[in-house]
Amino acid sequence: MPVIKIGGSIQKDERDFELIAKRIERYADQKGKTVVVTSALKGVTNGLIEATENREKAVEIVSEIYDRHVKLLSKVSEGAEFENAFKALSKLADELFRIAWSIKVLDETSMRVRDYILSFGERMASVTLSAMLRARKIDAEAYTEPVIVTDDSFGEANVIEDLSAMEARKVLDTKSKIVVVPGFIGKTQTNRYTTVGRGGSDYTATLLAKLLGFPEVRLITEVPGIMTADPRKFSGARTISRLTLEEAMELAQMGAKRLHPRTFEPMLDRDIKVYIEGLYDEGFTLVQGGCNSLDKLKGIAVLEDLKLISVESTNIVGKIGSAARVMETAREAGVNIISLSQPASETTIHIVVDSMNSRRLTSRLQELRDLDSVRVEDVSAVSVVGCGLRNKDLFKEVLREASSFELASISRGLRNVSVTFLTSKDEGFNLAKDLHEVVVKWIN
Ligand SMILES: Nc1ncnc2c1ncn2[C@@H]1O[C@H](COP(=O)(O)OP(=O)(O)O)[C@@H](O)[C@H]1O
Ligand SMILES: N[C@@H](CC(=O)OP(=O)(O)O)C(=O)O
Repeated sequence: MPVIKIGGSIQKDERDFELIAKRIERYADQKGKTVVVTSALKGVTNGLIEATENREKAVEIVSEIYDRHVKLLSKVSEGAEFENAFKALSKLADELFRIAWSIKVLDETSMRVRDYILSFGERMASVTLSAMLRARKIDAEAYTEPVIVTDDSFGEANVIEDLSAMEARKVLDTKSKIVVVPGFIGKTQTNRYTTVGRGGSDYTATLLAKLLGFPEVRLITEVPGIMTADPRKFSGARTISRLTLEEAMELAQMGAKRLHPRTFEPMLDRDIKVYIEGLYDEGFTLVQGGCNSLDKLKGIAVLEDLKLISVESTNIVGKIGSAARVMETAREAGVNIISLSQPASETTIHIVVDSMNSRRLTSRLQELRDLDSVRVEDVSAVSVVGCGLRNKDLFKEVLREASSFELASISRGLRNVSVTFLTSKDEGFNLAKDLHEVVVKWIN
């Protein structure tokens, strides 16, 4: 029994829906249940975020989003299927319009309201997608409420697995063979809508497979699998045919294919196969199992828009708690540390954070006593991923290539299947290009 996830990138128009229907039919279980997890239509989540930020235009924006769903619905369904889905969409839209008006009038939102607004993207998509399937005489129905339970960390909520397992099982009680459920969103124990973070539908799909005991997940998207690099930026990028679980986790963590960083976590203690496959091209990546001697290099990933903050002082040398003080400052500022290091001389503590939040942290660090200086530089992190990095010769080859660039640091990732180089923002792309060539030479 499969979980099939339909990405937002492939939900643009009726031509996409035609292909999606065929793909769902291809994989749907003939006897048992098939769960289809849907993302919001392409661009809808971004549109809803804009509504929460540009509140003066909130009503206009949600009205465009509603019209887009109705227009698509009218192209992919007719008769009773259209009527029923239209009613369901309009009911959701009424609720959405009311909130849009409120935030416009109050000119205020909170993360909780933001998540509530974002939930409509996936909920409306569930209605539209299942109506399209029913119009093709496929036995499907929509589930418009969240199927997972989370805490109340709005914007990046944490899943509560045992409660989610109970909630997810309700999906199996539906009458139809195929049930279309919203990805990305959850609800708290007091029934407030939450979201699990951008790209979260991939995570919903693998999590449901774990919670429901389904052995297979198909993440259907616009690219033919996870590729050696982002194909939009690297013209020589190729599809990776197989990734081990640790390789996939490292790539997801670094943002490859804009996967949610937790996408592969549910596979850790379960035997689940995950396929990432293209809707338009037949290519795919299979994620399964661990490293073996055939696994060499698989891909690169680049994180841009980072700041390297170097805290320098002779006063921190040999003082227990110096690093803790820096970390504590980051915690107080609510800033996530992406990477950290300190030379054995202990004279500097380097931390890497997202550019967006860096000012909040640097100003607090500058207020700390005893520090000589707090330097800030624009950097990129370029990672190479592959089990082959455990092999000395391959690792040396990667290091040799990287050594022609000025590197601020080198660090190893999960079970040594990745290596990350920190370099200046200006050098990032060239370093990535050169390392990508090494990867393509060794990919099998
Ligand atoms: N290593 C990679 N392999 C494939 N795609 C990648 C990679 N890195 C970045 N991407 C980008 O991810 C995009 C697909 O992600 P996304 O738009 O979130 O898909 P979906 O909406 O189907 O989940 C592609 O358009 C591609 O540009
Ligand atoms: N719609 C959400 C969740 C998601 O997973 O979307 P997509 O499948 O398009 O990456 C987002 O844009 O973040």
